[in-house]
Amino acid sequence: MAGGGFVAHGRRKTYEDRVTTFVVITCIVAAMGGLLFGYDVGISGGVISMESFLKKFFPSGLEKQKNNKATTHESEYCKFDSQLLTSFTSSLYLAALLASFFASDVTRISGRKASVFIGGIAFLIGSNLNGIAMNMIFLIIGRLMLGVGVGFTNQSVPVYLSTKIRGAINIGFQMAVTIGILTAGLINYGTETIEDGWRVSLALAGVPAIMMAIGAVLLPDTPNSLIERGYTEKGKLILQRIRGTKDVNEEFNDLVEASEAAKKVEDPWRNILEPRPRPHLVICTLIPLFQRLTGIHVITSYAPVLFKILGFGENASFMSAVISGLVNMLATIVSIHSVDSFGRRILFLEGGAQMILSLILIAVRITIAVQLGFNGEGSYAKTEANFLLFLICVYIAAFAWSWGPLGWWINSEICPLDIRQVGQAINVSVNMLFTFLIAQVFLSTICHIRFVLFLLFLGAVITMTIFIALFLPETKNIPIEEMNRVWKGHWF
Ligand SMILES: OC[C@H]1O[C@](O)(CO)[C@@H](O)[C@@H]1O
Repeated sequence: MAGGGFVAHGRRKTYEDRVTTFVVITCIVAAMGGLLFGYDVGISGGVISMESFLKKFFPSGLEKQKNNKATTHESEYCKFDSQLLTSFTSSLYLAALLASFFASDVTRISGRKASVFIGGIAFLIGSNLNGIAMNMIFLIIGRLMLGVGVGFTNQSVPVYLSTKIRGAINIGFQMAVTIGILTAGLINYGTETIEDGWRVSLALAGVPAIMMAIGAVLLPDTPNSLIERGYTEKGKLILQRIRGTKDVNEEFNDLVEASEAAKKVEDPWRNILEPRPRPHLVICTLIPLFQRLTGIHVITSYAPVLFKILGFGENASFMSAVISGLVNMLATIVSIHSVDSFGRRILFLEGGAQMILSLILIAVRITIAVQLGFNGEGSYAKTEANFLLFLICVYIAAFAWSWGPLGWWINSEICPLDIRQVGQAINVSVNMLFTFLIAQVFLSTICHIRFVLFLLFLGAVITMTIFIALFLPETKNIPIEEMNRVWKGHWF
């Protein structure tokens, strides 16, 4: 999530850089962080809709589902309504939020390497606890540990790459997240038919976790982190090894300068509350809030559950989660290729318009589908199901090339150095807090207000698209040091 780790350093210069072994290992470790996050996002919805899982942890719910095949519309919407099931999903984000506060201190004092290692180990413990879980307490503690992993790795994945490809790398993080979500969908599809397949789904997250922990041991600490902690000579040495050349003076001097500038920032929290950076504060708070209010997370993290609620059959629900996961990943590639040519605003505005249209149609189709399929007797019309899935994919694609990746790093692009870290901390915290809240209330909300939930998301997307049109300046091709000029020319 690019909290800190992927934040651009500020200068658009071209340093000498080669793809060294360090860079490759760094990319792998960074990718593992995103992959694990995405995997944990995508795995829970499938797991909680597996029969063997429900039999063990939520037998009354399973009973309700079986008995209610031929009852009212409401029972369809409510068949997964359980605070326990939602806690299993949402607890991760609460832990991630809390852990990220400690993680920034650990990174500051002991370096990024330590944070990545702690993150990898937390992921490993979490996936093991989940895989062997005997009761819900095990499961929730396991998810909390995974959240600790997310909190630590997301703010500390190191960057050894020069600014010229940093934009693509920023989106690369979200790319890894979507690969993780897709992988989870595929694994759930495979394990759904196996007895206790949920254990396999949950435990498999241990594989990338081990790779991440080993990667953290193999990696040196980042030059920025070393320099910031006073190990200046060592920082230079590492920079030379990373870049594969002795000729790093310019970049090294810039890093030292940036670290000194950062130290001079006495109280970044006070700085951001002053009137001058008010637009930044507004944007850093509202962008992650709006990103959550798109409703994307209920689709990606509850996909098979949602498809079942909408009346899809067992197999079709898991398959639909795979299809929507694939669309999510492919559309993120579109973003990588278009963000620097079309610009940020165009992506935000087009993505917003496409989400608005698809949400209107989704709400309409669901009401029609309810009449067709939820009366308990008729089966869900196949063409209706396919069209609904198509609309959901259109919505996911729109998010994936706009708000998905941009929501994580546009803040660091618009914020000057003295408030960049605080801005990013606000971004990550708001994001995690609202991901937690939405994941926690989703199943009971859809039970009570049904398809109207999608109309709420629609209202939010309309508001945020207007917000972007009015408040966000275009920052494409603007060197970070000239960002103030952009703001001076902007009415806000
Ligand atoms: O791809 C969508 C997914 O990506 C995230 O925004 C994380 O970056 C998740 O919250 C969401 O479920």
